[in-house]
Amino acid sequence: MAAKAPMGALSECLESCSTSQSSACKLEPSNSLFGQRVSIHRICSRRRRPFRPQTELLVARKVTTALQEVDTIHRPRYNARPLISPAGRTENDNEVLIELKDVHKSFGNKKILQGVNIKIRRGETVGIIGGSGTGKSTTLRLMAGLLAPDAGEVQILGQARKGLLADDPELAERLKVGMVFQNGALFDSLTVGENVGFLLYEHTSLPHDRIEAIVAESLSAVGLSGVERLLPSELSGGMRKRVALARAIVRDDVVMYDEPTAGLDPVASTVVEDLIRSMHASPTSNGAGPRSGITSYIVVTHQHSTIRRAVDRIIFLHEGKVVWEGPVEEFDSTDEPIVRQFASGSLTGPIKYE
Ligand SMILES: Nc1ncnc2c1ncn2[C@@H]1O[C@H](COP(=O)(O)OP(=O)(O)OP(=O)(O)O)[C@@H](O)[C@H]1O
Repeated sequence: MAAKAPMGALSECLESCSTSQSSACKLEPSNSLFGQRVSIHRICSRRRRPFRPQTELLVARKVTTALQEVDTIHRPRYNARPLISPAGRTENDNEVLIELKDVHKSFGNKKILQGVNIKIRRGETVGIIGGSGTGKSTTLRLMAGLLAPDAGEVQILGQARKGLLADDPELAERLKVGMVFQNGALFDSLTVGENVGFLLYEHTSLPHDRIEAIVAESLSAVGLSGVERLLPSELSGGMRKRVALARAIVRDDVVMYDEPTAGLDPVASTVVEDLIRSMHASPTSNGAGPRSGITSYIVVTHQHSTIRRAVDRIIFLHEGKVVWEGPVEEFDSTDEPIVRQFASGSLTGPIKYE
């Protein structure tokens, strides 16, 4: 991990970025906070509009969330070889894309994951469910490479990842994994169009009109044509989530959704669930996604509608382990007591709440 730059350097960077758009930033580019700061400055410069130093990226919590998302991202997938052939068949149907092997993870004295084994295959749509605090988001972050396991192994395309995704750029390049956070993690100082095209502005030399066309295509795919110039603060919660989806489809192969429908009303939830489904280029759907880019996705959710509408396979976590996994259709018929209690919402059973 890059060492954090001292706070004095931050003020200096902000000063230089806000007073002169052409000034070169002296900060360590490997430092993600400053890297991000400079990135936004650069995007504003490229877009020839004023950079606003009061950006909410300065709010620490938001910076962390936003950077976690961006840290999973290295290069856009444009011009990359599509994973799904036009005929809808992959070269390696059933290939394991991500595997957790006997993964353990603790925070302080708290043991969260205690020997988790999960395989995500090409083409799969998987839901991770379980009680509150059982480690679902932690599992997602381990798979996305935002966390490293204490013990056990995370394999990407059969190869052990070294630590975080950012520590293993070669693997990150082979399989592009992105994350859509519950709050969308949008940059409030950038327009919707700049948010969606963030990685293309930042990591490619694609001409502006090409990026704008890609952004328009992605926004149209999530039913949000024409909102490019709005700021995220001008959107509803459901629209913000859809913008986050539009950003994910710009370049990722595998997308992790952390509670994508939390806080949405039932109709807005259905819209997002169906969008998640429609973004997926499943091997049998004849490459149905808008770009046929997202080959697999994983959703952490508490919502029954999301489980039933957006995924095909469920993994149930309880007390740090996978206690049940199977197709959605078997969720209602399994006699696994933990799943039964969860599905019925009963207070009696193996799941205990403090
Ligand atoms: N970075 C962290 N530092 C310390 N504790 C953490 C950290 N991340 C998660 N935890 C703790 O680990 C436990 C599991 O968290 P996690 O968010 O993975 O659970 P979850 O199953 O997704 O929960 P929920 O359904 O409530 O969102 C929680 O007790 C949480 O407080």
